[in-house]
Amino acid sequence: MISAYTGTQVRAAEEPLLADGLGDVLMQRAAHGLANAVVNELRSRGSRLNGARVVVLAGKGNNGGDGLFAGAFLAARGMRTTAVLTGDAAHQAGLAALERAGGRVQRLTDAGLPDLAEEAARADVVIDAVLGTGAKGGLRGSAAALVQAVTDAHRRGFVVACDLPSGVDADTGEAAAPILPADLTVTFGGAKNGLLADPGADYAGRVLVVPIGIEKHLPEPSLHRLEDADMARLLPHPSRRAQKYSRGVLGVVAGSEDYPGAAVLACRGALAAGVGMVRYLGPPSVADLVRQSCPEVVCSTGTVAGNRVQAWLVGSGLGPGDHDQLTRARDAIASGLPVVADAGALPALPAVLPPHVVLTPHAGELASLFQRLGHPEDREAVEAGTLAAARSAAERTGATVLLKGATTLVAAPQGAIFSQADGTPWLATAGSGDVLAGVIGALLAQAGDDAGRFSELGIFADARWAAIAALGAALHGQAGTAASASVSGGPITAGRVAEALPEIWGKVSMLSKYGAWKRNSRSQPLR
Ligand SMILES: NC(=O)C1=CN([C@@H]2O[C@H](COP(=O)(O)OP(=O)(O)OC[C@H]3O[C@@H](n4cnc5c(N)ncnc54)[C@H](OP(=O)(O)O)[C@@H]3O)[C@@H](O)[C@H]2O)[C@@H](O)CC1
Ligand SMILES: [K+]
Repeated sequence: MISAYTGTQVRAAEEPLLADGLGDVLMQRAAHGLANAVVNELRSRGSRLNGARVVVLAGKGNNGGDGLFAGAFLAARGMRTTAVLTGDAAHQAGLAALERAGGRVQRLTDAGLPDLAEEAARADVVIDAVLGTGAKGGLRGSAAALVQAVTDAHRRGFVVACDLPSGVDADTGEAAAPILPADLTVTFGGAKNGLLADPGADYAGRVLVVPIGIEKHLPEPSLHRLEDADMARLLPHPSRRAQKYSRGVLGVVAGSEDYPGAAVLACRGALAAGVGMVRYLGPPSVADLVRQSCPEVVCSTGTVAGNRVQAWLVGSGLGPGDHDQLTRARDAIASGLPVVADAGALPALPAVLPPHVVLTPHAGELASLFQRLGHPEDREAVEAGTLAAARSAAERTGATVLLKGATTLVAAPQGAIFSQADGTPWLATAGSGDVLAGVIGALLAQAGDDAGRFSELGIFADARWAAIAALGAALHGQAGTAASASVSGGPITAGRVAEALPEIWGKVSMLSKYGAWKRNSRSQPLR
């Protein structure tokens, strides 16, 4: 499991070591990790180290200090290193080290800005060490102008962000333009929340966590990401004596005369995700289509009360006029069973819900939900602060909230947050959300009552609904990525995502067989 922290949490973890006079040691470890990452990146791109051109954009705080010491390491390895000091001051020891190692130092002035931007654009590596966890707001003044110019330029090299891309808020992932998009972010002690939530994640590139010795002082993480090894431990497996009812039955209330396909795709997602049986409830014409497309599904036009299931999926493909279906959706919520509530069900549900109801809005649907709750937010505001939006929606509704996006966030009402980024942009296609709802519904039906499986991973009580939704998002994302890979990275349809899912399930499950979950992934690049 990948853990992420707020800037404040990481800074608090540094405190005991700073009190012991180890501040310089921490900075050396950070700088060394940063320099090593640059060397590895150059090597992996087949570039020469000796003579490689490095530009360090260095702010006046400790983030700039990390950058200057890293620059010193790189200069000592024969790289042509220039530090551009963006503030009115610089970390003195870092500056001295860089100069001793043969690095050049340039102070940023308005007059010199075009030449420095040009030099950065021509460099093999640009290190962004302007702002770190001590930043208040985004870049300002000439530092902002320089970063804008380097962002706009046609760059020949790659960008490595020191701790986080300057302008990204470590705690929230909010992004204050201009921000230089990084190919790689090397972050110290633990991942920062802002690197694993959009829009911050848009600028972070790959994320590498470098341990610096503060790890044992870190508190409970404020955000989690499931890795394959965690997925392997959470995925349910039928026992030898299993029968279809014991494996979990999912009831599906989806699809309408206008959107019959949503019912089919939701059922296909559920069938691909290991459920013992799917019972479909809906209008006769939609039920006919489901029967034809998925003969495994048991279809009826009955009521929620008349069907015995372990979980419900409601809402995919429902419109405001689908009264019978919306009544079934509300009855499913009232049943007290776990429910995944998607799309058309979202506007029709009670304002206050239990944690075992998983809402699956995209940003626009979440904005509408906020409006209904009397806290108007527009779609842009949700997209600008996805972490805060997901958390606030979970707190206000009491439900578990999965906010779909390039990074999918799942917030539990009592505070746990999961972030998954396993997908491909090709997943932004009609019907993809219906398949996701089916997958999550299937997992709720199979694993909802198995709290022990989650507590083994340190996920307690009501946070398990969020973990199940995150598991569904991870499976769905990986299936989409695999489906696209099978057509050489080309486009995919939602149906292909469901088809690719069982193989992903099988591959991930193999890890549990071989005990691969024991491996420590702390120093591996995060996905
Ligand atoms: N603690 C440690 O030992 C370790 C810390 N480490 C590293 O330190 C980083 C945190 O360092 P930090 O606390 O010095 O803050 P940092 O992010 O460099 O920036 C603050 C400086 O910038 C200024 N400033 C603020 N906002 C601004 C803005 N919008 N635009 C322009 N300027 C702005 C602000 O000045 P002020 O405005 O307060 O006068 C202040 O001088 C952390 O991310 C990690 O990289 C590692 O080496 C491990 C050991
Ligand atoms: K930075």
